[in-house]
Amino acid sequence: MRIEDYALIGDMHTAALVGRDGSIDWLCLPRFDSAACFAALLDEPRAGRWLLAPADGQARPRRRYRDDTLILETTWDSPGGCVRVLDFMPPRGQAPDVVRIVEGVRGRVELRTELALRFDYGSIVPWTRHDGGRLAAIAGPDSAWLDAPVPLAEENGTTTARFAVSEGDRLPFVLTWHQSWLPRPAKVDPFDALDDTERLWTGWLRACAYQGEYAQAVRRSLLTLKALTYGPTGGVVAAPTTSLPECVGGPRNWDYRYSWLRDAAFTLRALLTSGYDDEATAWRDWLLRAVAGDPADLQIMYTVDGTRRIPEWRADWLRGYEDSRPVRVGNAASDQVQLDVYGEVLDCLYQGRQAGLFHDAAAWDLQRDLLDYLEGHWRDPDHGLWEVRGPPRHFVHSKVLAWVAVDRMIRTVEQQVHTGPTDRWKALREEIHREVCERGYDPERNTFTQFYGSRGLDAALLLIPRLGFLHPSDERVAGTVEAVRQELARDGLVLRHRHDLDNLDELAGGEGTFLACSFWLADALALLGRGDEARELFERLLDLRNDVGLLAEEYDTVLGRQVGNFPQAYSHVAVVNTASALAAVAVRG
Ligand SMILES: OC[C@H]1O[C@H](O[C@H]2O[C@H](CO)[C@@H](O)[C@H](O)[C@H]2O)[C@H](O)[C@@H](O)[C@@H]1O
Repeated sequence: MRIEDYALIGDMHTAALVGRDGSIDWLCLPRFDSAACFAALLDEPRAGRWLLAPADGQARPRRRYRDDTLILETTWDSPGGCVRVLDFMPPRGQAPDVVRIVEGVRGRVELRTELALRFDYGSIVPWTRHDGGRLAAIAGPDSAWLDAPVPLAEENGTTTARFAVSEGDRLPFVLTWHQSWLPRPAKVDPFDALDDTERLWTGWLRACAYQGEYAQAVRRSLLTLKALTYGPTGGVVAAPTTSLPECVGGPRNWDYRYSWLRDAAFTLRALLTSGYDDEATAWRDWLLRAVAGDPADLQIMYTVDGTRRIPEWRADWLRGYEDSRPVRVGNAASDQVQLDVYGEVLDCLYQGRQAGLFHDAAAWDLQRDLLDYLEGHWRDPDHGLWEVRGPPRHFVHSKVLAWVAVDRMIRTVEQQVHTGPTDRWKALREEIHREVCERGYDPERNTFTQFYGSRGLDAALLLIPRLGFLHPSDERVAGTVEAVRQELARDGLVLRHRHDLDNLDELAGGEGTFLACSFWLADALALLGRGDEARELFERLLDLRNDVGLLAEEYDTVLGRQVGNFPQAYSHVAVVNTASALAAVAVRG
């Protein structure tokens, strides 16, 4: 199955990927970063999955989400008739549930289901038995309960059934996870759950303030971002998967089921501009809890509940997505120094204030502490926003974001919202600007560079005009945009950087074009007054979305496939932001 053959369902605690073949191949329970009980995505069906599809395997599916929801409808036409399966995760009650409702649309269709629960990332085959009319699968701390409307059989640790549906039939299957030592979970009414799920998503999207062009794409991206938000805390995961490869067959496979300050700040800005103040406030509260304490201990990522320790290890029993090894769990980048996060966080909080939120004094004190720390450390080398696994460098983007951090604090004081030593901060802002323009800019090539003295470029430099570091009319901006296009574009889309220059890291192989960076090129073109080119690129990027509007992190222009973790918040944030930028260009004329 290609990565773009999957669709997402979720309950804002966790999420599952459903393949075009009707197989749920990825699901971590009970939380985004818990162990997977379906890990076929990263191996074979033996690593756990739940198939529910026409038995003949020949029918071709059509898929869509029901209106503005995360209820997936997959419809199969076969010679004998037509059948539809609704897949969704209802709002979390006592326990997580996956509901699959089979609807006979026309004629008579035979279906089969195969449920292979494999706890702990495919490594544990549970003890399965029938208990009170339900199937119970138990191993260690995990139990899963299946309510099925048809007789079930057991074959080598897999629960199977074959059955037929006729027009008008509605057969619901409900899988519920529970901690194994608790009394068995209450049964869920699948049809009430369907109504609740529909109400949840449509109600949420009703508050969307975005009115511009490309509204359908924006709405689907906002829904995806909401689905990547952990409801109880407001933490946002970068993606619900681990180890979908940046290059098929390669080693650049990372675990994204955590909350990066940077990615979450991007997400929150998109939600804020779309009118979602509650989500912004919830994330702000998550942020304050997560970063509380000594600013020197600030991490670049946390778990969705704010836990700091995210040790990285390899699940070597999994063969990896299309043999892309290793499969990593946890993320060693959590220990890296990435100075841009100070700017991301302070800019995000500034945008919140502009929207009339986040005015309390305690949070301002914390921001001043963060800036004090940055004042003493912005000259340090770091690993940069791309989390390069090599020696620290003076990444230009990190320094630009240090400038952003100081700038947003000065603006806040100038707007008389809070107080602070603006004379000192203005001198600091000036000093950072001067150093970046002297050491991070190559006058011969008329471009900013990836790090001081580097030969390579960095697509993140496309953000310079949008961040306000230089005016779009500055010739260094146009020069950098042109250089990025010359050196990093592949078939019109943009790589983050080139691994083959400057020995950035020691990992083998390259990666696909980075979708967020490609959207940033469209943003930069729009700011440079090249609206037609920006629009053309944006529409091309929208065409890369799969049949249900989802984007991974990257796109391999040679294979013509999405690559990297899926769906990726960065990419969906970019859909929202670039649509808004183009709408602004249209308004300005
Ligand atoms: O390319 C190497 C790094 O890739 C991952 O980082 C990327 O994903 C992060 C989450 O979306 C994002 O914040 C970062 O900007 C991206 O470069 C991975 O998490 C790293 O461990 C890895 O070194």
